[in-house]
Amino acid sequence: MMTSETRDDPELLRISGLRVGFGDGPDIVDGVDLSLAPGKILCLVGESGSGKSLTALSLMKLLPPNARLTAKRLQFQATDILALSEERMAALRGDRLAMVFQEPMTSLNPVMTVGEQIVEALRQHRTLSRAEAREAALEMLKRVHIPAADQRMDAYPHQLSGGMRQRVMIAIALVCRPALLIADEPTTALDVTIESQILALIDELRSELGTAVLFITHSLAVVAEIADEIAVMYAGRVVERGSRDAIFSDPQHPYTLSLFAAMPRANDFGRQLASIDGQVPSPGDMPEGCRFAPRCPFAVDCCREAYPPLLPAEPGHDVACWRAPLEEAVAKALPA
Ligand SMILES: Nc1ncnc2c1ncn2[C@@H]1O[C@H](COP(=O)(O)OP(=O)(O)OP(=O)(O)O)[C@@H](O)[C@H]1O
Repeated sequence: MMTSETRDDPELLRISGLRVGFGDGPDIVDGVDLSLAPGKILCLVGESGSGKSLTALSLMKLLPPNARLTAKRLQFQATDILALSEERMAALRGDRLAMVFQEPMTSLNPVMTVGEQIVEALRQHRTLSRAEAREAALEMLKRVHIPAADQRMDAYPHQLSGGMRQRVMIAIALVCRPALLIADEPTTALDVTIESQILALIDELRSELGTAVLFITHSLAVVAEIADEIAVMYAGRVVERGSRDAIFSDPQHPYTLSLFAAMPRANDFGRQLASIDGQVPSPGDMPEGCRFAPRCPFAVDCCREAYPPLLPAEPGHDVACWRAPLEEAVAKALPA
């Protein structure tokens, strides 16, 4: 039953207090809060091991069997994902909620033609004749700009390039017109030109079909091309979030600044943070206060004592840093 809260909620996706751990180990995703409006692209960015994929897999309820998933809220449209049975979840996956992964070869069936695989994805959720489904599959293959799509319907995955396989995966994911596409590093295995084409395709399909996208990446260069909204993750938590413009024009968290330093056109703050010493702390050995404090050139005593909550630095731009805004701290740290 819809509550007034869900009926009036303009958000497509609302995650709060998401935690994921394994067995009786520590929480690796440790209290993530995110939201996404219909038709928007939210980029989840952070380095390897920060918990991005586990966040995405939680939404699909595709975590490994020994995983422990809890949340205050895990809501997609009017649906409470946490409360869904596996049967209802299976009906949702590939229909209203779809996902593409980094390496299409592991997701595609090597002994089925790409056309059959799109047809199968469609017929799992829609009652259509074979001929109708084949026609819709062909239309989808054209939509993702596969050249000579009618011939490629009968091709096997190994006969296609990496970029074409990723286009096929996107066709499979979008054939039922999901409200949300989760894309987990879908372009990481591709070269830069093909990556750009796939990003443009995702953006185009989002406009045409109105699909929102949760896009996972470790690259701010990718984020720059595609994001409406950005959430930066570090060691299992969101440390900064806001619109792309807010974060690109005024990044506040030192970890975000260090990510900018890795970009070709780093800003001045970024250059100062280009090589941050140390490692991401491991889940069983998290520091007491801010998780970035041991690597942060701006850390002060309170950073080592208590974890800073995500607070608005300006409307719609939240930062988990005791020292934000950082201009003063950065100015002090810069050589005279
Ligand atoms: N099945 C598992 N059992 C135990 N720990 C796991 C398991 N799967 C993932 N982890 C732990 O969770 C951490 C975070 O994983 P996750 O894949 O979400 O990170 P990520 O930010 O997506 O990084 P990447 O870009 O490498 O995928 C991993 O570094 C690993 O320590």
